[in-house]
Amino acid sequence: MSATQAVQDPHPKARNYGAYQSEIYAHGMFNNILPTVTTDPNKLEEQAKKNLGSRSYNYVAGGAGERATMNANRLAFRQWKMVPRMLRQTTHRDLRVELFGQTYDSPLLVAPVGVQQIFHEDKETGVAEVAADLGVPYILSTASSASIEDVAVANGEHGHRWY
Ligand SMILES: Cc1cc2nc3c(=O)[nH]c(=O)nc-3n(C[C@H](O)[C@H](O)[C@H](O)COP(=O)(O)O)c2cc1C
Repeated sequence: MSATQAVQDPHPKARNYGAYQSEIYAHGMFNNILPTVTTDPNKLEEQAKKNLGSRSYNYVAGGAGERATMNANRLAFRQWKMVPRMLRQTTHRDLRVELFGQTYDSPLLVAPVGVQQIFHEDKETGVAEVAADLGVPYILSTASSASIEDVAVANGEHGHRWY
């Protein structure tokens, strides 16, 4: 396995998260327009249930069994606290992390999830394209419903390739 591409500068399309947050607030406060996908992780499941067909929802809803890992993950995240720091420059945030000798623009990665065609006709290629657009690394499942080649194209020139 070897890395064939190393990104030195932040992704050109990496989102300015502070500006995006302000955009969400402004749309909600001034125009009563809420984001399509809720920003409240506690409401995500309910929203998914409403919008997905039962086959798609049931595929993902239970985690891998009786939700033990999901619950452990939530508990782990609850241990982290946000510390507001005042009067700091926040326009340009650098969230880059180095993993296994490669630099990634985002500390979050899209975990491998198989058979994404169950959720949407755009399947893995759609998610890989959106991930690339946001500068978030996309991990392809071996149980992909789209081919590796198609996903590589959808993930674009800034995707990291591991072979
Ligand atoms: C519906 C579903 C499908 C998944 N498919 C795969 C898969 O094909 N390959 C894989 O390695 N992990 C698969 N996973 C496991 C996810 O990648 C796993 O939830 C993730 O690694 C856990 O990350 P977390 O600890 O950040 O929650 C799947 C998980 C779910 C819920």
